[in-house]
Amino acid sequence: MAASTTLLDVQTTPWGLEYSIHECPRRHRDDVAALFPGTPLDGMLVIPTCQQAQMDLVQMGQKVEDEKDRLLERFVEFAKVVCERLAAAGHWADYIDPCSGLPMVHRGTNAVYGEVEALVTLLGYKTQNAGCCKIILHPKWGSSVYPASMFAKAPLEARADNCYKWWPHNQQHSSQGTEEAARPGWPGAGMSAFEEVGVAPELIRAVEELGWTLPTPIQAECVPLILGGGDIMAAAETGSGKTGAFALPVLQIVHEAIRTRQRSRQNAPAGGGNGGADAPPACVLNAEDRDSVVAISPDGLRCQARSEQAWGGVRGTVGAFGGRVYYEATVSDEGLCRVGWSTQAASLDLGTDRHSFGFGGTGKKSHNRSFDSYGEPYGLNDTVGCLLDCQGGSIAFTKNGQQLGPAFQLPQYLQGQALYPAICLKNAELAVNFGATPFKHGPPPGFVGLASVPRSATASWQDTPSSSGADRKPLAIILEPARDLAEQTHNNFTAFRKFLTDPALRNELFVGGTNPQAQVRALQEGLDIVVGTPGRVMDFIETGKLPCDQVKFFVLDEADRLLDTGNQELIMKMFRRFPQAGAGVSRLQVLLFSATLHSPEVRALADKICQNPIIIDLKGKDAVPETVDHVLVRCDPQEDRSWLQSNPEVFTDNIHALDRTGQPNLDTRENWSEAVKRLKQRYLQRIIDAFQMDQCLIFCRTNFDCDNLEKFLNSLGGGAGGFRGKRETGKENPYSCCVLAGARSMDERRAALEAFKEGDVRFLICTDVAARGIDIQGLPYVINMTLPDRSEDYIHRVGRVGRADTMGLAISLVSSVPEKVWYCTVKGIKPWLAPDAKNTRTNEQGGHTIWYDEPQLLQDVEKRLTRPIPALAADLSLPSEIAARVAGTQAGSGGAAQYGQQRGGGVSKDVMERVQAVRPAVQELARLEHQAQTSFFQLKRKWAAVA
Ligand SMILES: Nc1ncnc2c1ncn2[C@@H]1O[C@H](COP(=O)(O)OP(=O)(O)OP(=O)(O)O)[C@@H](O)[C@H]1O
Repeated sequence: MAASTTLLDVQTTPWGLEYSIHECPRRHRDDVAALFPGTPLDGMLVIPTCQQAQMDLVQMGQKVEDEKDRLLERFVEFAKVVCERLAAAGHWADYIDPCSGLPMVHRGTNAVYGEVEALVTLLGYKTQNAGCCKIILHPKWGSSVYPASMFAKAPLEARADNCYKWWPHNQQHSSQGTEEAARPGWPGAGMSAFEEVGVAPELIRAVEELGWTLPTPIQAECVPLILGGGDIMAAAETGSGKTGAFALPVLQIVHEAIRTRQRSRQNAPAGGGNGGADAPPACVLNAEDRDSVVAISPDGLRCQARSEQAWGGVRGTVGAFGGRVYYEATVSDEGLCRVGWSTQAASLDLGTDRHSFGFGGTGKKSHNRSFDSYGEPYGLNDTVGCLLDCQGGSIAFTKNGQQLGPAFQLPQYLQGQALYPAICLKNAELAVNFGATPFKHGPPPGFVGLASVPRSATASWQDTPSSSGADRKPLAIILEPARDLAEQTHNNFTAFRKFLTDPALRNELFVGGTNPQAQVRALQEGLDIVVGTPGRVMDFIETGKLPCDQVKFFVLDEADRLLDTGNQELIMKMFRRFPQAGAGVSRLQVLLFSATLHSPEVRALADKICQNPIIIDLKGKDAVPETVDHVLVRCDPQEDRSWLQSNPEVFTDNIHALDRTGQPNLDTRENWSEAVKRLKQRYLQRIIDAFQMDQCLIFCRTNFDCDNLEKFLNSLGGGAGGFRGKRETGKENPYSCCVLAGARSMDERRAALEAFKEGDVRFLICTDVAARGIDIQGLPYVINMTLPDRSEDYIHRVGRVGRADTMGLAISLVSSVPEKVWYCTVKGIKPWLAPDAKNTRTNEQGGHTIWYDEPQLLQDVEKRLTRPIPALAADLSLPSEIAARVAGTQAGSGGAAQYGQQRGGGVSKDVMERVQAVRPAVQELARLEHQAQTSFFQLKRKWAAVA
């Protein structure tokens, strides 16, 4: 057996190459040193690979030579890419030309690498003497094997993570078989940076159409980890591409899953295996219901796990709940294994819970972690028959045709439930026969092969019945804190999935304020991805319309905001409905995204719903991009008396309706509070004029404030009335505006956002409902009419500008006097419509108001930004330090023309950095390609090492 330290057990790429990673064994050090003279061997990793040949490569003849050439080419393509990735990451790497045994990158030695000896030492493979040389015998493929090796010096701790980055395709979620191998993108096709993180070509095509050339840093980090099956908590600055970071891998995995199901349906014989209408679907080992260490052969009838440390399990695609059923498992390579039956609710570790029953090679039966002696041990070449008697409620086994007697009586809670063939292995291999071909020993009288059980007595993992009758049930649920954000994310999914075909994916928006009929219909027709707000999604789940028994992804976007809005209980309730028993590649993956993930509440939630989440914190606490400039305008009604003017009319919030206000010299809090409300609207108008604003998002505290500001801006525009669509030619009115606030209907909000994005209206007045996630490309300005009462909301509000490396300016109006504002603690009442002596009292006095202290809120924001926010000059020009930085733009604009434009002349800093980082690797790739091509012609030596 293997005598070296194995860092990664044998894995299989989707196109069938096996590889593993090892420390350089002591007995090989001299040979390796001779191969790479001058290269220190500290940290040297050896990466042997094997490909299965169609022919026995010991044979002679042109056909064998042709096949060797084909396998050689495939290896070289693979090795080149891996070495290039390692080099790009700053690591030393090389690979051996299997023809000559010579290194391909670091040349200048005549020493030849012995592949055969290496595989014996590293993996314990056996050899055979073929006369002139020793040849390797692969445990599955015998001498139909083509071995070749790579070497690398990469830090060990980078292995688990970087493996996915180096490797051309993460293999956990890939399906087995030839279709995958034929897929364009790898190996062979030109590499792009999205390919490097594992994104499928169809998705790359879609994002390229959107003008995305390289992944953003958060995408580069998250995509491979999600594709690799991990839970993640990710924080990065606003506008950094978080939506793509989860949407792309979720779409890819969901599509792979659905394609696998479709294929397995297509593979099922028409009308069933035996031609009868009631014949069951064909049963194979389920590539989607397995641990990642288990590899399955393309025909789905053989499984292998090469880990010496971990057990790996897999189930069949068909289970039985009626009749007397039989299947056979034959040990085709020695190791540890258990075979038996389990429900879908069982863990893949057979026999360790109440839902599964196993029989192990050591002669023990296992159920619910209890291992008892049964039958006798079995091993290499033995065939175990697994018997399930659904009528009698019992399970038994045979060994090479000999019955071993009853093993288990099915407990009451499992009667009538479908039990699936289940296998669990450690460093072993098994072949299974469900009865589609003749059995080795055959079932005892009264039992039939699983393939012959009528469909009416079987369940299939892909067609669990649903109340809606849909044959496609949601695999991903994405929650957003606001309807508009959900709609935006839903639209992103639609755009990204454009080229994912055969089958096309289906996604639907589930938000309140919309007609549920569309959602009901989508579910009836079959749905893959749900994007929505918690309330509406939960409504559908609770009424049984939205089945969640196949959910693979639970994504909480803006997770901190979801919790703020009181959804914690609801999220937990929803989470508990998702399949929890899934293991391996079918385990539920939980992804938490936000610009701010630091609250204890988010951490506590993650502890409950994530499994060992990987935390990707690209920015830390202050997640505002450098592309945002922050300025303030101090509003002091005692100094600036323009609030006394009656024209143009301003509209305030009625909070001082009963107070004496509007007095120039009355020194009461109420008078100054009302004055500052009026003054802020005057300032708003001046700012709009000074910056000649074409497009700006204006944040207010409440829905009522939005209504009032809308009235004010509309009155400035000549009293044209509210914006009602393109016909109004909103752009001709310098103050044209519309509102995006919670109190408006979904249709109104949608139309407002659309009009603003299209540039049909200049100002979008909104509450914090638009603070998160809303993506308006190239937005130059945000104005805060009042500061939000929590500094992290400031981060999200200003994050609407400065996105995707575009410059943006955030202007905050800050009162120098206390301002009384509505703060309604009772839902549903609207005291501002009828202010009275009672409801205008403060919260402490039993009313619905508070005194807002903006200077204090400003301090909180500045603390969060770790710098003071400078004020605009008296003429509202930019402060000198900001003006100097954006200098060089149009004269007279004070630099303001820069806002809304890409920083650095259109090429983003991230893009430049990544281009610089990959440049040497691309040059090296070209050089290697040239070397590899010429080596095919020059080198004639055989692949096998001479004995
Ligand atoms: N790889 C990329 N290349 C170019 N543009 C990109 C890329 N990824 C995302 N974008 C663009 O960047 C903008 C911001 O993306 P996105 O809305 O996903 O950001 P976010 O991080 O979710 O922001 P927020 O925290 O505000 O929700 C969008 O306009 C999007 O189209």
